[in-house]
Amino acid sequence: MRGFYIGRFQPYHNGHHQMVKEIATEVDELVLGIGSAGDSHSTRNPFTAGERIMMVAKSVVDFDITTYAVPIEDLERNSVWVSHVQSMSPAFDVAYSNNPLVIQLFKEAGVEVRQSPMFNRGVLQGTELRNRMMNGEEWRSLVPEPVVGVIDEIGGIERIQRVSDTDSDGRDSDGGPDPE
Ligand SMILES: Nc1ncnc2c1ncn2[C@@H]1O[C@H](COP(=O)(O)OP(=O)(O)OP(=O)(O)O)[C@@H](O)[C@H]1O
Ligand SMILES: NC(=O)c1ccc[n+]([C@@H]2O[C@H](COP(=O)(O)O)[C@@H](O)[C@H]2O)c1
Repeated sequence: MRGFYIGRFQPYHNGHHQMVKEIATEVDELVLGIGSAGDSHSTRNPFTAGERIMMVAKSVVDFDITTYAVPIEDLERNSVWVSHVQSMSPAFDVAYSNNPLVIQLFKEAGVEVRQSPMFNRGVLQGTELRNRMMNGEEWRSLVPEPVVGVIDEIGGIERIQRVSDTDSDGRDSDGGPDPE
C-alpha cells in the first residue's frame, strides 16, 4: 500500500518526522509531497523545493519504508488541486494530513484521508522554528539531525534573517521587498 503526505516542510521538523514514523507502520511506500514548491526566499517559505527534498530524503533513511519526494506547485484553483497532485505523484491509496483544507479536498475527491495526532505542537511547528531562526534562538534540537546539516550547508539562517529584514513589515508573510 502507498501513502501520500504533503507539507510545505519549511523546514522539515520533528513533528513531521514523528508523523512519517507512524505512517511507516501503516504503508510500505510513501510519497512526500513538497507543497508550495515554487516558493522560496520569503519568511514563510525560505527554502527551495530542492533544499526541502534534501532535508526530507536525508531524514527518512531512519525508517523502513520506500519514499519518493515530489514537488507540487500551488494552483489558483482549489477545485482541481487533487487532480493536479495526482498528475504529479505516483498513484497512492491513502492521503495523510492534519490540514483542514487538504483533508476536505481529498475527501471530496473520494480519496481516503487519515489524520494523526499533533506532536508537541507548542514548539513543533514551522512558524515557531522560523521565528527562532530569525531571532537567533535555539532550533537545532527541533529538527532531525540531517536537517541541521542541510540548513548549515545552504546558509539557511543567514538567508532567513536577510529575507525577514527585506519583508515589508517583518511579519511571517510571503511579501517580497517593499515597493519603493
Ligand atoms: N507537530 C506536528 N505533529 C503532527 N503533525 C504536524 C505537526 N506539525 C505539522 N504537522 C502536519 O504536517 C503537515 C505539513 O505541515 P507544514 O509543513 O505546514 O508544517 P507546520 O509545522 O504546520 O508549518 P507552518 O507553521 O509553516 O504552517 C500538515 O498536515 C500539518 O498539520
Ligand atoms: N490550490 C492549491 O494550490 C492548494 C490547495 C490545498 C493545499 N495546497 C498546498 O498543499 C500544502 C499543504 O501543506 P500544509 O499542510 O503544510 O499547509 C501547501 O503547500 C499548500 O499550499 C495547495
